[in-house]
Amino acid sequence: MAAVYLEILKEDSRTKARLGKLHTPHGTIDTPVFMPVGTQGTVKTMTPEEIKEIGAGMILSNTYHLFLRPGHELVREAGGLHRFMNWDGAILTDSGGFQVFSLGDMRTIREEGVEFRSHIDGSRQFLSPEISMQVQMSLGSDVVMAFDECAPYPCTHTYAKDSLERTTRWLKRCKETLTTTDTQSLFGIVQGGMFEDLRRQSAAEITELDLPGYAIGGLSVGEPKDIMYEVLDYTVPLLPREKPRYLMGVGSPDALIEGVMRGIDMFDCVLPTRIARNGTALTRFGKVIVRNAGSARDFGPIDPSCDCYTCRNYSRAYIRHLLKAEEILGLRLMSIHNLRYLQILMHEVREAIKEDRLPEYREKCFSDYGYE
Ligand SMILES: CNc1nc2c(CCc3ccc(C(F)(F)F)cc3)c3[nH]c(N)nc(=O)c3cc2[nH]1
Ligand SMILES: [Zn+2]
Repeated sequence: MAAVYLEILKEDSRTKARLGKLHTPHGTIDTPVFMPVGTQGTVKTMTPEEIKEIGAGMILSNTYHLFLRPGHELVREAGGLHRFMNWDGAILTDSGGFQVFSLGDMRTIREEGVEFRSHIDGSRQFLSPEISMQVQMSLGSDVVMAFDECAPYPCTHTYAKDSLERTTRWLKRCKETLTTTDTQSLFGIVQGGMFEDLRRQSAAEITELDLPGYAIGGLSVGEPKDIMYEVLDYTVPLLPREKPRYLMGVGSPDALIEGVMRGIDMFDCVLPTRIARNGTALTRFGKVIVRNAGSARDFGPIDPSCDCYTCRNYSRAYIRHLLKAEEILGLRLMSIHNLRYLQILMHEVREAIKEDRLPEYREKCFSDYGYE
C-alpha cells in the first residue's frame, strides 16, 4: 500500500461527494479536509499546539520559500521540516512552480526548468523538477507535489497545450528523480487551463503514471467561479475514483462545498489566515469585518456558535481594539477563529455526507451565509 492513500468510507448518493480517511506517515486525516497554509514553515501567528487544537491534522508548506530561506539543506540538517517546526502532523509541500509565477520576478521558463529572481534579495535562482524533488525530500514532506506550470488566466489554447505537455514531461522527470519509496508520496497535477480538450489530455497523461494522488491545478487563478465549477465537472470524473483528489488554492466556504459536491477530497487556501490578519472574520452568517467601527461596542463573540478559544474568551470589541492598536494578539485571535471556522465547516460537511443530507446542508449554508 502506498505511503499516502485514501480510504473511502462512503460515496454520496446524490452528489459526487466522498467521505474518507487520508492515511499518511504522520497520521490519518478525515476527508474532505481543509489544510491550513504554512508558507514559511509556520501557519502564520499559530503554534503547532494551536493548529492541533483547531482540529487540523495536515498543513501545507512550500518548496519555493524554504529553498530560498533558510535553504533546504539547513532544514535537512535540522532533521527535516517536521522536526524543524515541531509539527508531528502531516505536511504537504507545494513544488515551487506556482510560487515562482506568483512571487518571483523576471522568470524564464525553459524545458530544463525555471530561472527567476528571488523575491527576497533579487538573486538569480533556478528551480527544476529534479531540484524541487530534492528540496521536498530534504524537507521530508508526506505529500510531494509535482513540479508543474500553472498556466496564467486567461491564456490561449496553444499556450495551455504547450504548457500542459511540458508539465507532463516535468512530472516524468519528478517520478524518475524520486526513489521508489518517495514516489509513493508524489501527487501529479492536472493542468490544461479552461479548455475541456486540454484538461482531458492532461488528465490522461498524468494518470497514466499511476501515482498515489492527483491535484487539479491551474484553477482559482482569477477565473469566474462558474468556470471553475464547469472545469471541475468534466475533469474530476477523469481521475481514478480510489485516489485522493486535491483542488489547489481553494477556497472560500462556498467553493469548498461546491468542490466537495464535485468529488474533491483536499483543499487549501491562504485566504482565511490572510483576511484574518487584515481584520475580517468568517462566520456562518457571512464575513464580519471586526476592525470596522460597527464592532467597537459589540461585547459579544465573533460567532456565538463557534467553540474556538477566541470566541470562548474575547469580544469583537476587544479584538477590534487589538487590531486598531496593531497588537499581535489581535492577529493571533483572528487566525485561530478563521481556521477553526473552516474546520467546523468541513466537519459539518462530513456529517452531512454521512447522513445523506449534503444538498440540504449546502442550501442552509448558502442562505445563512448570504451567497448568491
Ligand atoms: C490561490 N489559487 C491557487 N493556488 C494554487 C497553487 C498553490 C497552492 C499552495 C500550496 C502551498 C502553499 C504554501 F504556502 F503553503 F506553501 C500555498 C499555496 C498551485 N500550485 C501548483 N503547484 N500548481 C497549481 O496549478 C496551483 C494552482 C493554484 N491556484
Ligand atoms: Zn471562533
